Amino acid sequence: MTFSAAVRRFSPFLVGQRRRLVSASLFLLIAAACDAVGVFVLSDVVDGALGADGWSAFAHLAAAWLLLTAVSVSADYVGMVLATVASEGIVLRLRTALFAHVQRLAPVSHRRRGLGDLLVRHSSDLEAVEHLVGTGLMSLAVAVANAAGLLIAAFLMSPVVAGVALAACPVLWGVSAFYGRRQTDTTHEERSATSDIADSIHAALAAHETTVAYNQQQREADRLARDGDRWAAARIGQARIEAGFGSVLGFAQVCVSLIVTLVGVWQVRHGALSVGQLLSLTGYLAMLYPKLQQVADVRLSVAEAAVSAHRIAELFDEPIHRPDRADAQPLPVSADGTAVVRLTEVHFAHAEAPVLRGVDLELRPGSITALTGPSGAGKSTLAALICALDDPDAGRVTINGHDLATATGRSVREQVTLLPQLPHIRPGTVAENIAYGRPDASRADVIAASVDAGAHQFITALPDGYDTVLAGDGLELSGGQRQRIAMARAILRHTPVLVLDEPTAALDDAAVAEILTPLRALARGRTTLLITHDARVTSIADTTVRLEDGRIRAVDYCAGRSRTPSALPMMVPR
Ligand SMILES: Nc1ncnc2c1ncn2[C@@H]1O[C@H](COP(=O)(O)OP(=O)(O)OP(=O)(O)O)[C@@H](O)[C@H]1O
Repeated sequence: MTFSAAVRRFSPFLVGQRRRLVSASLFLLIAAACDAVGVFVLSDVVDGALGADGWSAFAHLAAAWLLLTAVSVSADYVGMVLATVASEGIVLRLRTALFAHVQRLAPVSHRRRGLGDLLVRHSSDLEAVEHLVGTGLMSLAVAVANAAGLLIAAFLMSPVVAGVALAACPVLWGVSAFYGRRQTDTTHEERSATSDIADSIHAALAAHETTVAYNQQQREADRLARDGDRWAAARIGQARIEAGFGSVLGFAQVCVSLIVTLVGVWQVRHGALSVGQLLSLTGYLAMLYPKLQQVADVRLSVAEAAVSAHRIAELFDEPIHRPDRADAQPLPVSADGTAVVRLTEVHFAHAEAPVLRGVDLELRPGSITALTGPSGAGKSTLAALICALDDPDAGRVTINGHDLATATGRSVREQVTLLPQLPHIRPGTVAENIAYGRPDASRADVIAASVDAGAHQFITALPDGYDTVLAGDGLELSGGQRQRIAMARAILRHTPVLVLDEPTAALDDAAVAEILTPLRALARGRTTLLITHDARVTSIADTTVRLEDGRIRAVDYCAGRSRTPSALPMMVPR
C-alpha cells in the first residue's frame, strides 16, 4: 500500500483529532521558530560581547535568548502533550472500529488468520498506521517547516554557506529512498514473524493439556524458536538498514559541516561574515541536520507503516459474515412470549459442499426435540441457521411465521439462546460469567438462574461464592460445573427458543445425571432443540429426530412423555 493510499484510506479516523493535531503542530512550530531566532540572537550575543560596550550588550541579549528558550521549551511541552493525546485518540478509534469489524467476521475466518495474528494487527500494526496518518505526518510537516525556517535564516546570514548546506539535500533524499525500499521487504517479514510468534504461543498455551499429555513441549518450543529465528533475522535486517542509513547520514553531515566551516572561515577572513555569524551558522547547521535526518527517516518509517497499513486494510476489506439485509426488520416478539420454529425445504452448503438438502422440521413451544445423526451430518449447521448466524441457500427458517432471513440477526438472537458444545468461561467473577448474556441482571436473578441450573450449591462453596474470580476458560472448575454455569447463563436470558449443542459431550455419567434436572428446568416452557449423540440425555426429549444425508430421516415420538399433542413437534421425514 502506498503512502498516499494509506493516508486516503485511514484519514477518516483523524476526525475529532484534526484540531488537536493542528494545534500541536503550531506549538511545535513556535518552539522551532524560537530555537531558530535564538540562534540568530546568539550571533549578536557573541559579537556584542566581543564589541566595545561588551557586558551590558551581552546581558540584554542573553536575557532575550533565555526568554526565547523558555517560550520554546513551553511550546514544545504543550505541543508534545497535544500530539500524544491526539495520537492515543486516533489509535483508540481505529482499534474500536477494527475490533467491531473483526467481531462481525465469520468465526472460521478468525481461526484461519490465527488469534495471535489478529492480536498483533490490533496492537503494533495499528499504532504504526496511526503514526503514518497522524503524528508521523504531523512530525514530518513540522520537521519540513522547521528545516525550511532554519535554511531561510541561514540564507539571510550567508547565502553562500546556506547554499553549500542545501546542496546535500537531494543526496539525502535519494539515499533515504534507497533504504526505504529495502525496509519494506524486511518489515513484511518482521510483521509476519511477529504474528507467527503470537500464534505459536497462543496455540501451545490454549492446548496446554494436550501438549503435555502428548509430550510435545519440546516440539512447541522448537516451533517458537524457529519463528523467533525468523523474527530475529528480520529485526537484524531492519537494524542493519536503520544503522546503515544513520551512518551514511552521519558521515554526510560531517562532510557538509567541514565544507561549510571551510567556506565560512574563508568568508570571515575576507570580512563577508563576522565570527558571531559563523558561530550562528554552524549552530543552524547543527539544528538543521537532525531535522533533515528526521525528514529522511520518515521514508523509512513510512515504508514500515505502509506494511502495517496494508495488513489493517486487509482485515477491514474482509466481508462481514451474514450482514443484515438493507430492508431487515427486528423479529417481532409474540404476545405470549412463545415461539414456533419452522424449517421448510432448507438447503445449505459450506464452501459449495451441500450439507442440508431439504430439511423440514417444526419445533413447538414447551417441547424438547432431540436432534441426532452421524458426525458431520449438519446438526450444528442447522443450529446456526436457527440462531441466524447463517441464512439458508434455499428454503426458509421462520419463527412464528417470520422469515429469519429478513430479520436483523441481533433481534433473532434476542429470542434464541445457543448453549454451545464447549461452555465458554471468561476471565471474571462467577456472577459476571452468569450475567454475560444479560449484564443488567440483578444478583437475585443470577442466583435464581444458578439454582435452576443446579449450580448454586457448588458456587456457594467456592472461596468467594459468586464473587470468586475465574481465570480464562474456568479450568479450576470441573467440566460439569462449567456446563452448569453456562446453563445458568442461558436460563438467565429468558428467551423463547433454546438450542443446546451437545451439552453432555464431555461429561461422565455422574455429571450427566447432575445436569439432567437443570436441563429440564432450562427447557421448561421453551421451544428447545437438543443436539446430541448421547442416549443418556435423549430421555428428557419429547421427540427424537435423526438427520442423515442432509435430511430428516427418522422421527421417534418418545413414549411416556407427559406432553400435550400440540406441544409435540411436527416433522416431514423423507
Ligand atoms: N465453516 C465451515 N466451512 C466449511 N465446511 C464446514 C464448516 N462448518 C462445518 N463444515 C462442514 O459441514 C459439515 C457439517 O458440519 P456440522 O458441524 O454441522 O456437523 P455436525 O452434525 O454438527 O457434526 P458433529 O456431530 O461432529 O458435531 C461437515 O462436513 C463439516 O466439515
